[in-house]
Amino acid sequence: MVMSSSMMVEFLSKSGGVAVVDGGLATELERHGADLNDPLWSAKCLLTSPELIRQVHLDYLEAGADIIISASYQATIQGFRAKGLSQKESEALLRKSVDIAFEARAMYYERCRKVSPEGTDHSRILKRRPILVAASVGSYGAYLADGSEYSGNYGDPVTVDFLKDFHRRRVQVLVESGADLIAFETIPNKMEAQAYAELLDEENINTPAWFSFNSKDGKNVVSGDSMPECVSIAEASKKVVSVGINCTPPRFILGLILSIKKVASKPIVIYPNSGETYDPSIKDWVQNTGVSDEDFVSYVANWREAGASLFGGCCRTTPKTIRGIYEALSR
Ligand code: MET
Ligand SMILES: [Zn+2]
Repeated sequence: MVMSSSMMVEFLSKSGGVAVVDGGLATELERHGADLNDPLWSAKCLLTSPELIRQVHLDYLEAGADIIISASYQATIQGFRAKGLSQKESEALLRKSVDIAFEARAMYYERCRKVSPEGTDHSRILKRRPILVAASVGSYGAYLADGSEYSGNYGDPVTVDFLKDFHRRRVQVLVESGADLIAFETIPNKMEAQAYAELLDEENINTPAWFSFNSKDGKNVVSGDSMPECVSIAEASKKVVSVGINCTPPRFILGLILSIKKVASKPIVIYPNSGETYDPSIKDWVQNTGVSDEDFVSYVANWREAGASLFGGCCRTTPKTIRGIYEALSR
């Protein structure tokens, strides 16, 4: 796909101005029994259960997702090397995350070809349409796996140059894998957004990207950096085709869309988490702290009205959430 700042605008115009993003990948793998208690988190499944990753991608496509995000969120060359894998093996695993998503898309198209023209058997959406594969890039904090992905606090020695070097080869490999889009997700601070923007320019990357930030107060990004300032970095980059919010409780989304709207003209992507609280001390989600799928889905019309264009879910959302979003948008 040719890089153009209007790539996402064109994609959206073919689908009535809105698109559906997938839901939580890691937490869905977990719900299917994968043990992600590991510094590699979901990237561990690239080694242990690639078929399960493919199945979850397929489940999201059949729930109505137009964009699926690869299992590379916490896949880093540094993380694989720490496990004793070679540079070559590490790069192959990054490519594999995108290849698995490509396989799921091909299987999905094949299923669509085999069904009736109405394209649905009620339990599954089987409607042939353009599907994008986004290669996920999680933050340096996600690699550290020490909670800094939700504090955005990397300490003094970490600079923009350090972050660029940390992500450089990984981003190159994901671009070479042929993904349609690079999803820079759960960006916790301004410095990392700046590093991504500079990296895209320095490496002459022609794959379009989206920048998605997370917030825990509904106002700023998790580090406390100003949301409008972070969003402005994405807005100013020619390589960035969409900007928004992920892995943030649904109750904060409306206010954040309105604040993004003030500084961004690019399509806004939002994929909140279920609203549940994660307790790092027990490494688990606290029960009954989130919103129901019905409530989540009931917000979608308001988010759309406020100006968002791409809608999905992050941690602890499921194919059921995505099917609800698909239906809410079709109405
Ligand atoms: N795309 C990633 C996933 O769903 C985002 C994780 S946010 C901590 O696994
Ligand atoms: Zn998440």
